[in-house]
Amino acid sequence: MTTSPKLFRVIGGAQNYDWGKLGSSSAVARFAKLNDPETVVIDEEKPYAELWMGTHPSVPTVLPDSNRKALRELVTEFPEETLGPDIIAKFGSKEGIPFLFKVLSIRKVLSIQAHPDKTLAKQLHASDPKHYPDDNHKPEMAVAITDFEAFCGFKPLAQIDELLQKIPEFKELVGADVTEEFHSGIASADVAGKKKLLQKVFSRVMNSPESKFEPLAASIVKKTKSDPALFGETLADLIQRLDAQFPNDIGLFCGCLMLNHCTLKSGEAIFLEAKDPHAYISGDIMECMAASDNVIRAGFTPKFKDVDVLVDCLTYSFNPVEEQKLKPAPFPRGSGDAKLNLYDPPIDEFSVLQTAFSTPGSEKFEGLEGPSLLIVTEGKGKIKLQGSETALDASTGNIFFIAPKAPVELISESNTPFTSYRAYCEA
Ligand SMILES: NNC(=O)[C@@H](O)[C@H](O)[C@H](O)COP(=O)(O)O
Ligand SMILES: [Zn+2]
Repeated sequence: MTTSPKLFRVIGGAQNYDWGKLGSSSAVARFAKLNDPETVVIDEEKPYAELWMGTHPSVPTVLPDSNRKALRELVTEFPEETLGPDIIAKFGSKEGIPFLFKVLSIRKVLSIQAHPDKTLAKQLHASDPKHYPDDNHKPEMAVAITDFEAFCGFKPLAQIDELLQKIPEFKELVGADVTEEFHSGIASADVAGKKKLLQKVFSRVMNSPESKFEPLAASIVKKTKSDPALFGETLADLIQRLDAQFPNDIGLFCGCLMLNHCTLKSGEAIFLEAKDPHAYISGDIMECMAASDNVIRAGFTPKFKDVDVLVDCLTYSFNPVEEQKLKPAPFPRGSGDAKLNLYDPPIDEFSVLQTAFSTPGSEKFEGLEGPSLLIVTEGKGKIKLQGSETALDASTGNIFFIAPKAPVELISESNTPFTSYRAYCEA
């Protein structure tokens, strides 16, 4: 290859984490099979959790050519054409696309987790490369494809205080001393003081031994059945559902009793800064993040838990759920017949554009100032470089790389929905 084409199909890679939906019930499995029918065989017993699209070395995205060349290799070979000089200058790298784009299909709750900022990521990668595979931060955004549930950020402190006051098992785990200090302190302390008090409560929970929290968790689960009103119906149901997945787990305390439980309808989004505690619970989403796989876990998981690092690093901000949501915005650089929703968080590495057709027609986009990866999640249509004769089939599961400054056109040829998501990065 003497240069890199401006628009071409790629094949993403799947991760079979235990929490993924099983077999063809997983959008990840369906998309992977549709995009690579010759090689992908769906195992109906297997969980298909994540479909990765990007140049992160842990799960290569490849070209559908004979030797399945990695997209990372092509980018490294032709950085000017695939990333563009501005992106190379801005991120100081000629080796990879600054974002990682994923489809997640969630059957069971993911780990209670947070992701490091750049400083912490460098330290963790240097000291523990096995658990922290790169040195990058990992702010992320989730856009709901189906109804979606997640824990995101700490509950407002008055809500945590109320639960501490009325659930004796929670109070016992935290200790009467810290419970009292939290109760009397949150009214008057300044924000820094409030965060310190929240960290004390969280630290007591996270550092409690299994021998202490397991019986208390079991007692709480029983109480959600004997006295659901004490928790409220939604919380009582959530505790029972997650206990069924991870019996008597510490996540029942640090997740259910301390983190915001947010539900998103299709098209709604949340954005998580580095060091914000979260855990996705159910549904199918598009997820975009800075190109990293650094996850600091502490509950609802069989994977490596780094409790001390998590307790130390969190932001301890405490905002209501509504403030965690990211509203879609119009996208002025497209014109035509589709509905455009731009999800644009305050992060340099990525934005995500949803293009939704419900009638025949076309949508023309100006070239963007950086690389894009686009996946079709519903229906079928065509994609082409504006002015070109050849239009490529764009069906559910198909993934495309779009080079910087390449003006593309999406074409819908029917009245059935044709939806795609395009992650991109601009200097
Ligand atoms: N919030 N979502 C993410 O960060 C995903 O991109 C990660 O890949 C998931 O956290 C992986 O979850 P587990 O570590 O298997 O529990
Ligand atoms: Zn995460």
